[in-house]
Amino acid sequence: MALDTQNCGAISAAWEQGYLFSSSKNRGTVPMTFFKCRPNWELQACLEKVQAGGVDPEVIRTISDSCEMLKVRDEFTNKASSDHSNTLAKVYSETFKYDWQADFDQGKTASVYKPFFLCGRVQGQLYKSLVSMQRAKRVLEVGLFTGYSALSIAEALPADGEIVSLEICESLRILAQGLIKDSHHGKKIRVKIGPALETLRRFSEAGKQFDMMFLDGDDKDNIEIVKEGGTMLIDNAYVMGSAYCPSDNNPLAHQLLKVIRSRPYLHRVLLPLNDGIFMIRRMNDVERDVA
Ligand SMILES: C[S@@+](CC[C@H](N)C(=O)[O-])C[C@H]1O[C@@H](n2cnc3c(N)ncnc32)[C@H](O)[C@@H]1O
Repeated sequence: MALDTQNCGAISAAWEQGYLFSSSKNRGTVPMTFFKCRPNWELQACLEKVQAGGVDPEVIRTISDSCEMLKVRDEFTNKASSDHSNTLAKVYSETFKYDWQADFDQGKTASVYKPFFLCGRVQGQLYKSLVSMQRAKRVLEVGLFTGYSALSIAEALPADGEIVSLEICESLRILAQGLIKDSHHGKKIRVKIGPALETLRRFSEAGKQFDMMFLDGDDKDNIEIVKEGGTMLIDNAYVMGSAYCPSDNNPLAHQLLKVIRSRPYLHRVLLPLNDGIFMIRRMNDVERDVA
């Protein structure tokens, strides 16, 4: 597979080739928390089909109850986790109000961006917690979007800490900066515009290293950019279900696991939150008494 420099990895490539958002016509009607996971969409789509087609009411009730339970579980998970800050709440709600179609029509984005691109409340709080556990000072992120994950991370950084966020789209830098300007943590966020692969290559050549790295799907491990003892997190590891769904023939979906598996010096754990988050560290930072 040839990835050009516009693509930072498998996820970007999958977006551009229309794989990620082709499987549900019902996304617009499903609440945000409910469709961060493809099996949830599929179930919702199935419910809508059977409701329209004169199916046995007992079947409809069972599917409807299952949908409801998943929704309620998501809401419960949100409420049980720490609340996000006022500025994060603003970023979140403004992202949902924003006219993404207009940005696309004006040529600002390569596709019609969706509000659910942001990682969401629970994932944001997970990032914040992990950054504090790592006692990270310098963090690298690929994919700023409206700044939700960047600000979640910045809130856990010390006053002299920094998150460098790589983003391909200039208009998003302006949008995100406007949304986070009320937070004093915003000054820790530095945005670099350009194709992430090129910026990563430059960082790597210059020997730049970070305590933590957050990728939105990538087929490289990029571990050399992470300091010894550091952590890399890769979001969208499930590739919206394509990575594990036997009937899905997305040729890019299996690449990430293949690349990571081929490196025995990496410890990996796939967290089943939202679209799957790979947490990767060097094996000798995890198994610390290896002879
Ligand atoms: C899923 S969104 C990121 C969401 C964000 N991390 C959050 O949780 O709020 C992915 C972002 O990556 C950007 N992007 C896509 N391909 C890129 C590339 N090759 N280089 C840099 N940024 C890229 C997109 O413009 C988009 O804003």
